[in-house]
Amino acid sequence: MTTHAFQADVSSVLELVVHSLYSNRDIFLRELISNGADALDKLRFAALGNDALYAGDSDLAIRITPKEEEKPLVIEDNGVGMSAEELAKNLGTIAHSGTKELIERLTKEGKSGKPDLIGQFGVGFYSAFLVADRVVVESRPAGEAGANRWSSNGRDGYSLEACEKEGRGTKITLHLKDDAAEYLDDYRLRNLVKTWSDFVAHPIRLVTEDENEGVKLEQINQATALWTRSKSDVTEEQYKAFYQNLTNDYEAPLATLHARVEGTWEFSALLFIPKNAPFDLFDPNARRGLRLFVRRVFIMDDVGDLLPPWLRFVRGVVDSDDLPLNVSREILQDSKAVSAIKKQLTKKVLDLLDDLAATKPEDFKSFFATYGVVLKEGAGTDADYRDRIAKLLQYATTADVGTTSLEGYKGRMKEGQKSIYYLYGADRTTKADSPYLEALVKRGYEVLLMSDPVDEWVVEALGNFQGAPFENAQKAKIDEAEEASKAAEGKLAPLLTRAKEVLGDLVREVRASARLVDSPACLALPEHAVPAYMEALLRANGRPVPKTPRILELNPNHPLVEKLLARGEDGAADTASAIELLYDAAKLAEGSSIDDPSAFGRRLAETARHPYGGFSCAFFSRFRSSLSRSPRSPLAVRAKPNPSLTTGGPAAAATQPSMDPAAGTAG
Ligand SMILES: Nc1ncnc2c1ncn2[C@@H]1O[C@H](COP(=O)(O)OP(=O)(O)OP(=O)(O)O)[C@@H](O)[C@H]1O
Repeated sequence: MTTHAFQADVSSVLELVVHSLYSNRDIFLRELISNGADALDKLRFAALGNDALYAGDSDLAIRITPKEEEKPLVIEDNGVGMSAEELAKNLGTIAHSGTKELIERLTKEGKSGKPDLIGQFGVGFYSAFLVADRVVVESRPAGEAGANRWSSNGRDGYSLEACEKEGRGTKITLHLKDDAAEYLDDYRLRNLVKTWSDFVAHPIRLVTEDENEGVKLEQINQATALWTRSKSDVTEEQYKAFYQNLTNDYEAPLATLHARVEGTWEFSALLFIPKNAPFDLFDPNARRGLRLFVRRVFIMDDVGDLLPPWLRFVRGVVDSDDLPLNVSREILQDSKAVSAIKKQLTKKVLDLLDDLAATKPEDFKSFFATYGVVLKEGAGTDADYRDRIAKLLQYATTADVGTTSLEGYKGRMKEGQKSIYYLYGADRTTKADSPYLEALVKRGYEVLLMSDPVDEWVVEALGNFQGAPFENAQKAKIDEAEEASKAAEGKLAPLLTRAKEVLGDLVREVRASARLVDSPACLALPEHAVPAYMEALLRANGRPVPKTPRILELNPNHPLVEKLLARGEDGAADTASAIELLYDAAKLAEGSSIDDPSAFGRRLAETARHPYGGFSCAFFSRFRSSLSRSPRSPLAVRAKPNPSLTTGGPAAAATQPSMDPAAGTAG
């Protein structure tokens, strides 16, 4: 006999599993049954090419034997079994990457964290220690004569030794804790199997012994794959139990899709959208995909070819009638049947999402908060489904409707409004009354308020929605306003020239504004400026961000601008100082930082004392409020965020770099 320490991660997982994570210890049974069923599936698959593996025993089943006298509960299967190496590897280490980080997080968050997350690591087997203080696993691989015994108390590592075992497969003996004797009760076991494992496609037999009748074997599950049943024969509870078995999720799924497709390519599918995103949603190396069966025979897990990458959060089972049983991952990639299934499934999942949006708006909202950023990825990359995905996108908006779909926006467009306006920026409070919105809002135009790092990229990919082009409010030109600004250009000419002289290369141009109503100045993006998402990408990758000098726009009708104009050549130094202040205020309103906060502070103090009385009223108060809103304000007075303007999900926030569209670029 050899003794071994657990890999460090295993000890931590065991500690967590036993002491804090699973509040419902019943789940140990479904975990062990599910492992047994997987082992039977694997054997059936292996035997397709090597019938001898059955060795005369093709009655694949799981047996549960409660032994009331000595208290162990035995769960055994005649599946593939494990060699000594496999026992050590499978039950002594944790293969999934990221486990360490998760454990640290869960340890910190404790029970209030996400107990469901632990299931994502395939620690199912360790749940045996919820009810047992010693677990013995005897296993004999199919096709081999020797067997091995693994034994552990879940604390001090495990021992491994050769042993005798009749027949192939794995026998797990749970020496139950004193307070877990309930799991020896027939009635309790029957109930648990009915609840959690009724649909396991292999028979689960309860072994009981009676003085009169001797040993009795009784099948206690239906043993027909759930997806092969008709929808009307499956209850919500059964779908939930199936889903939880499949994913180890702690919660019910957010939405379920059960379909049978007939025609050239025939298949059944039972798919789920989990309520919570997996921890590795944005990890390109994560295991993901659906479980593939061919005519009820399990073929493989994590098949990524059955759905596009932007639906990678969907979990479930696909059972094809057309694929060959010996299909490999390589064959799958080029298979016509697989691309036909993928097309159908994608359409069906999108139908499901349309339906969710129409019939359960609250659920859809929560779906979008969790997975919206992944869908947007699809809108940006998958031209085949771009239009359908676009219909599902949700954005914060200036209209008083909370969030909106693009269809909703389009329905509210004013007569004569040609474009869908949007404003991209990280600070929502800046956006709500941003100078960029003034002219648009004055005309009654709604503006989408975007804040996900991918938003602008998606808008560029979409180009338009049902014929209406997207237009960035920071660049937007509004026809009549353009005319008005041309007229104002002549009037303002001396001040525009002066401002350009004062600001030099900090700005590309100074012009009369067509968009401003209440604000004296703003910075506009030149037509071909580097989009904010590109800047964010460069910044996230540590690459230099090209500087894009903005266009300073002055409001010809603002009293301050009029006063500056009226001063002409007089007080040139004061005019220069006022222009610099206007420029800094415009930068803050844009959400950028200002280059020299102390010079700014000095100028502000001087200006407040200055005979330009206009500063003390409208301009000054506007100025103060832009300072308080700007995260980069030297005064750093933060306004309360407006929750109704929130877009993007926790996933987006957790995985994307925070983005300031203009930081480091203006001037
Ligand atoms: N009864 C069994 N027969 C054969 N192999 C088994 C059996 N039980 C467990 N294993 C092996 O041990 C591994 C670890 O099992 P465990 O339940 O901890 O995680 P998992 O089944 O891989 O993941 P998940 O629980 O998420 O499905 C399995 O992947 C399997 O290879």
